[in-house]
Order: sequence, then structure tokens, then C-alpha cells
Amino acid sequence: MIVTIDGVAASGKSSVSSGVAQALGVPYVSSGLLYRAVTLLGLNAGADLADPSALLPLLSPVRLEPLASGNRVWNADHDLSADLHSTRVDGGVSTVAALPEIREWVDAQLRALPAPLVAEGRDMGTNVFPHAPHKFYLTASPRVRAERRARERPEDIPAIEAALTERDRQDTTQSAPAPDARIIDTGPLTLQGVIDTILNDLR
Ligand SMILES: Nc1ncnc2c1ncn2[C@@H]1O[C@H](COP(=O)(O)OP(=O)(O)OP(=O)(O)O)[C@@H](O)[C@H]1O
Ligand SMILES: Nc1ccn([C@@H]2O[C@H](COP(=O)(O)O)[C@@H](O)[C@H]2O)c(=O)n1
Repeated sequence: MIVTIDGVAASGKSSVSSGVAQALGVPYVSSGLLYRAVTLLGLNAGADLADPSALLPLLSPVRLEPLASGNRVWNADHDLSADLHSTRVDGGVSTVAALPEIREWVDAQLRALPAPLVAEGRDMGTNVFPHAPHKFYLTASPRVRAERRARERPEDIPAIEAALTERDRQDTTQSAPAPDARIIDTGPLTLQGVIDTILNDLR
């Protein structure tokens, strides 16, 4: 069984997917971490993030380790996970994610993973796992998402909101709900409330 949970930036995809996956006793897979890892490696190498031929040679040692409790991304034996959620990576990741060659590489990593799993991202329900029987798409207003993010990162709310809105704009092409996805506005719900809504739907 595959459950897909897509949505806009900072809508709660990873937290919700982790909670749903733990309740189901299956791994969850954060596709955004792979795009983030490519971005981090590209930035560290001084590569042009819009040039796939500069990025693809960096990717053969990169591996996603999906666990119900949290995902890790490895570059050979180096754990990149702690460095993937910086403002620097946030600022470049949409440029990398717009490259068809990089999307193909990420999609292949994801499709090679064994089911059952919960997959979260932007195009899990539309493109990567279109035949998944259970699909969800999370939304919340930019202000609500920025307020939540501000509790994790010491930045001011208007700046976070502007960056999230810009990332949503850049991600529009690949971020749309599948026609058969249930759309959940997480704004009025607690994190546990969103997880329970999905679990109830699955039952
Ligand atoms: N319904 C909710 N109510 C309150 N806080 C929430 C809710 N959902 C998520 N959060 C909090 O919002 C923050 C962002 O959530 P999370 O990182 O899971 O989002 P995301 O969609 O995976 O983000 P990104 O797109 O940047 O990877 C976290 O601090 C999380 O605990
Ligand atoms: N399926 C996906 C997942 C992610 N992206 C791109 O990666 C960025 C980071 O993703 P987060 O889920 O960690 O926010 C995101 O802004 C997209 O550019 C994607 O294109 N497709």
C-alpha cells in the first residue's frame, strides 16, 4: 500500500507523514530531502544550480534512508540530513527541482523503494505514484505556515512568509493536487488533528 501526502511548502507534510507512517508501522519517504541534498552538494561544489551536467556527476553516492521516525540522506558514508533545512538550501532548491534530469533521478530513487510506504512531496500523487490508492494534499495560508516555521527558526515571520510564497510560486509546475486527492486545510487543525483525519480516512 502507498499513501501519498503532497502539499505546499511548510504545510506539515513531513510531520504529518511521519505521524501517519508511525501509526501504520511503515516507513515514510520525504522526496524533498533528495532535492535538498542535490542542492546542498551543488552549492558546496560551487556548481551552477541550473546546470544539470554540473549536478548529475555528484549524485551516484547519494542515498535516501526512509524510516518511520525520520529520513536520512547519505552522501557515501557522510550524513547530510542536519544541513538540508537551511535558508541557503531553501533558496536554491526550486531551481534544482525545475530540472527534468534531476526530477528523473529523484523519481527513480523513489520508485525503487519497496512498499508499503507513505510518500510526501509535491508530485507523489500526480507523477511518482499515480496509482496510489490513498492521496492527500495539505494546504494552509502563507501566514499560518510562516508562524509555524518561526517556532523552528529564529527569523521574522514576514521574511519567512515571503520566502515560502516565492518557493510556492517556483514550485507551481509540479505542485498540484491529484484529481483523486483529498485536500486538507491544516490551518484550523492541530498536527495530531491532521494525522487523525488521514488515519480515519484510511480506515
Ligand atoms: N496542523 C499543524 N498545526 C500546528 N503545527 C503544525 C501543523 N502541521 C505542521 N506543523 C508544524 O509546522 C512546521 C512545518 O511542518 P513540516 O516541516 O512538517 O512541513 P513540510 O510541509 O514538510 O515543510 P517543507 O515543505 O519545508 O519540507 C513544523 O514545526 C510542524 O511541527
Ligand atoms: N516531490 C517534490 C518534493 C520537493 N520538491 C522540491 O524540493 C523543495 C523542497 O521540498 P520540501 O518538501 O522539503 O519543502 C520544494 O520546494 C520543491 O522545489 C519537488 O519539486 N518535488
